[in-house]
Order: sequence, then structure tokens, then C-alpha cells
Amino acid sequence: MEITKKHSFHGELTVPGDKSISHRGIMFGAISNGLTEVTNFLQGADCLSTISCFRQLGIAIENDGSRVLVHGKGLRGLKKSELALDVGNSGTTLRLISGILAGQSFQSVLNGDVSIQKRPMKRIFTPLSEMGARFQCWDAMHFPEHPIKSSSGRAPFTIQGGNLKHIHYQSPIASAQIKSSVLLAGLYGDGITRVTEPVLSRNHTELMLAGFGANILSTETTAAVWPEPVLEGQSIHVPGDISSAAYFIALGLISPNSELLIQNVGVNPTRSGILKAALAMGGNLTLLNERTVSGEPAADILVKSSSLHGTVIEGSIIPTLIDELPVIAVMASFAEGSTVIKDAQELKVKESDRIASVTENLMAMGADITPTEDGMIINGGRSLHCARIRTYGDHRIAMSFAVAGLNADGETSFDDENCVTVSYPSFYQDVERLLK
Ligand SMILES: O=C(O)C1=C[C@@H](OP(=O)(O)O)[C@@H](O)[C@H](O)C1
Ligand SMILES: C=C(OP(=O)(O)O)C(=O)O
Repeated sequence: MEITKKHSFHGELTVPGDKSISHRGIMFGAISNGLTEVTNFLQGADCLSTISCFRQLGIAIENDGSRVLVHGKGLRGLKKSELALDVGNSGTTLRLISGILAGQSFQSVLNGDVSIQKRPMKRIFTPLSEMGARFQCWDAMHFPEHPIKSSSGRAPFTIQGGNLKHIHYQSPIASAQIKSSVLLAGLYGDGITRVTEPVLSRNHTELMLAGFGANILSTETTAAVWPEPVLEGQSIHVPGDISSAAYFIALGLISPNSELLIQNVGVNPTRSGILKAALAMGGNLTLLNERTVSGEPAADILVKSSSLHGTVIEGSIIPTLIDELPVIAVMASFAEGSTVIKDAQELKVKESDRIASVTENLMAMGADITPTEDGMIINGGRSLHCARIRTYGDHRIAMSFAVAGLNADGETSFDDENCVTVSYPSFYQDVERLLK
């Protein structure tokens, strides 16, 4: 596939359902009593991995391509899977399911793709072990034919769960995956489990678990969950994913004479830092029709071409736009002046090292970018030219550089453009449709 400069983008679009909320709908439905219906479910590879893991754990799940029905079996209704659970490319699946499996009396084996096998899991082993779960990592090269014990702190690994104690975990990292994993294990604890984070991360778990009937309380950066709730199946309508809308926000802002209306996007303040960052850069963005969908704030976002300028992105806003930083870096390359991104060392442990992958590709396109230990500095305003993009199999890198390529001279090509199926299977078709 080659991408060339296009002049402007116009029209209305809806982006697919939110990935974080889709995962949680399946997981919480599986451990609730009765039927959970998830509409506008994201049919991306990551969320399909969550469905297949819970099917392996004995949960009947019907998926007609949009609506998903989960026949929940209650907190203690999961069955041991004889085969390893394969989370594919999905860190959210792996870390959240581990919290649930920590509470089961059986053993589970978890594995995923080569990217997952590089991602750090000690961050969940530490609190879940403190609660009483036991973990054993295996050497990925020889697994499963010749299981060799490893101390890698990465997948593949075995969890032996059961008889959990409650804890108050002071997480060193602002991570919704760590927080959610501990809170889910806390459902099986012997008292109130609390998680305190340095900065508040996305709170979809707290909002949705409360909707299923859990007793859960959030105060600033601490969330507390009471054990042994009776969870009841729910109807969840998933709002559009702001992380997917981000590519169209960037495209609308940096492409000349463009105007896009992105409908029904989740704008939970713990997720929507990109809106604040884009406004700080001088972006013409308006939120319309603000409403609540299944307990989550949603709105339509009107985006118009803008002359952007640089900004500083640091501190407590970082967890609210962590997945959007690659496309924000692309926006910054089209802005006048410098943009400084700090406190974002978590970028190094996503599907790729996103400080390195963003830097490499933006440099290849002629941008002025310097990587730092915890972010990057971009001196914008240079015109970009085509390059062959190395995605490292990372969906967010592919989509961010599609946005760059649509505003760069020449033919931009990709080593693997298909990795977008992880979170946005119809991405290229949606871009095509909005071309004026
Ligand atoms: O909880 C979630 O759904 C997610 C949390 C974030 O990860 P961390 O918790 O590792 O920051 C984010 O990057 C990921 O895409 C989804
Ligand atoms: C980091 C991401 O997802 P996960 O951690 O679930 O793989 C992402 O979608 O950008």
C-alpha cells in the first residue's frame, strides 16, 4: 500500500467501539450472573482475543459481528482451560484476565504474540503475588514443547490462583491495566482491596464494575473494591474509541481546508487528554451533543483545519493521552515551534518502543525530532517527505504514519499496514471515504 498527499478531508464518520470498554464488557459479563449484551463492540483482533480466552474458560459468547452476548456464570463459574490462553497482541487482555485468574482455584497458562512476550508483567506479578497468587514464567523460545523455567517476568507464564488476601497497593506506575488487574483480583479477596496510583489512569473498570453491581469507591487516585459482590449481567453500549478518533482529529487539524464531524466518541476525562493537547496547540475543535452512554461521557467532535503551534505535554495529562502520543507527535511535526513531551516513559513498553518507533519514522520523513528518556522534543514546521515506514507490527504506528503520509510529499509505504486490525480494521476505508 502507498499513501500520497491528499488535499482535504470532509464529512461525518463514526469510529469503531472503544477497545478498553469492549474488553471490559466481555470480562465483567463473564464473571456476572446471566446475560450481558455488548453493542457497538470493537471487532478488532485484541477484543476478539478476549472473547476467545473467555470461551476457553467455559463461557458461551455469541458474536454476530456487532452485538455480543455473554452468558455469564458468576464470580466462580469459570472452568480451567487445558490449553494455554492466547491473548494475541493484547496487553489489556493479558493483564486484566490475570487479575481474574488470580482469584480462581485452578491453574492457567497465558501466552501471546512476539510483541506480548516482550512486555513487562512483573508490574502485575508483584501485587497479585502479594495477594497470594503464584506465577511461573517460561522461556518463550521453547514453549510449550520443552518448558524451561525462566525469570523473565514476561509471557508465557502460569498462574496458580485461589485464596486471595486483600491489599492496599501503592502502584509505582499510573496504569489502568495494573489498577484493573488488582481490583479484579480484589473481587476474590478477604477484605477491601485498594489501589493508589501516582496519577489517575483511565477509570473504565471502576465505572463499569459499579454498573454490574460491585461495591467500588473512587477518591482521587485511590480505588477501593469490596470482595464477593453479586454481579448481574448488563446491557452495555460501547461509545466510539477516542484513541481511534485521534487519527481523524489529527488529520482534520493538519490537512488544509478540512472539516470532519466524528460522531459518538467516548470523552471520559481520564481518556480524552488529546482534546486538551490539541486545543493547547491552537486546534479548532468543538464538542457537540455531550451525553452519557452506559455510564461513560460521549460527544460528537467537530474538527476544522488549523494552524497549530507547539506545546508542552507533561505530568498528570500523560495517562489520559498515552496511546495518542504517536499521532500527537505527528501533529507536532506540522505545528510551528517546538513541542516537548515528558513523563511518558511508559511509551517504551507498548506494542513497540513508541519513543524509538515514532522517532525513527518521523526522522525518515524529514522531521526534526529528538528522543529523550521519557518522551521527545519535536521542532515542527518542516515539510515532510515520504518514507518507508517501519511499523514494528504496532497498529498505532501504522495509523499515525498514515496520517503523516497523507500530508507528506511522495509515496509513503509500510512494512506491515495490516496491523491496524488490532484496534481499527476499517481504518483505511474510512480515510478513503472522507477524501474530498
Ligand atoms: O486499561 C486499558 O484498557 C488500557 C490501559 C493503557 O495501558 P497501561 O495501563 O499499561 O498504561 C493503554 O495504553 C492501553 O491501550 C489500554
Ligand atoms: C497499548 C495498547 O494496547 P494494549 O496494552 O492492550 O496492547 C494500545 O492499544 O495502544
